[in-house]
Amino acid sequence: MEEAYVAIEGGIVLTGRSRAPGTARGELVFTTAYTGYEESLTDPSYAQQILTFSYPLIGNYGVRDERFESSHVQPTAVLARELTDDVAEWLTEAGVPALDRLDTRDVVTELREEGAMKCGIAAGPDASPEAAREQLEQCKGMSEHVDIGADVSVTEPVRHEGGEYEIALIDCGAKGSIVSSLLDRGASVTVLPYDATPDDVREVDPDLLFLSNGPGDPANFEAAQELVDTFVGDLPIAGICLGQQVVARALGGSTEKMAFGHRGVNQPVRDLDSDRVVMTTQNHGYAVTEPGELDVTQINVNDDTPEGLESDDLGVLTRQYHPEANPGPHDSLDFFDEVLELAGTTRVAATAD
Ligand SMILES: NC(=O)CC[C@H](N)C(=O)O
Repeated sequence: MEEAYVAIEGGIVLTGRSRAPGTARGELVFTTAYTGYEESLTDPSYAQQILTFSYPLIGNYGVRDERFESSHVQPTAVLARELTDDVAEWLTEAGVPALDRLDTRDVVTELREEGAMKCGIAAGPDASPEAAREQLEQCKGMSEHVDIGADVSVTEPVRHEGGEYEIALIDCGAKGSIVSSLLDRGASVTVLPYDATPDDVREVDPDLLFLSNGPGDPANFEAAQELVDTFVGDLPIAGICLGQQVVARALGGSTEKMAFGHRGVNQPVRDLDSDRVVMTTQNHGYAVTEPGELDVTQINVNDDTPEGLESDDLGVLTRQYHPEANPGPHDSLDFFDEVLELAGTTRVAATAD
């Protein structure tokens, strides 16, 4: 058995079995999801992070690219109790180091107690504890990745022809199923780079501006914040996860890093108006602390953090969780119907002029 090593901030070095060789570093995070490993491993929100699966067996229904959320594996490395050969081969081909035979419950307990931690990995024939420690020493904090958007965004506009409503989606690391959820409901979507300018948006002439999910600290997405600042009141605005954080910051709100974040597919969210609770899929390490000009309309049942922000006057609608699911329950897909309704208000206003 080829050994592999995980060096974690604070001095711990764990030993496991190498399932895909290489060295890597990143912020150590986890997911408690028991399915959806293909979707999680291709979600750009995990860029610069090492993903630990707390469910013990990962890969038991193979690897199919129709379930991918982007073109490639996004975390820098993968930890599990047991990875199937299918997943190990996929990660080896992708050049993403992976190891298993770890007590991932211990890892997750440690993360919950200590908060998000930096981590270094060494796996495969040349692996050593020193190599893992060296990676750890070079690991930056999440907020120090100031241009992380450039690693995950399109560089040119990409148009998806669909129905009559036109949506400009700012790609801060968008999951593919956000685009398909909008197309399915009769929108055309133009995906724009994370650093798009107001003129780039005007060229699309959209009915709605949509800020996507994405990796890292929302404070590092200044261009996207400026778009919200420029168009608020003139265009309806929607956002998911990092998108909610960026919108809140642009409208006088604030965000901060959480201890270990919300990480799983069974996060309960209460809608304050209907008092209905839905189960949601989440993976974020920052949260909105002050909503600025927006109203908090949904909260996390576990810790009361804002899960939904809205303003009828400004035409703004955002969610901290992932309504597009993938992986995760489909309880909140109706968010996209509301987004399309909001896009429709632009047409009504234009006809009235
Ligand atoms: N899924 C996401 O969009 C994550 C948002 C942000 N990077 C966070 O960790 O809070």
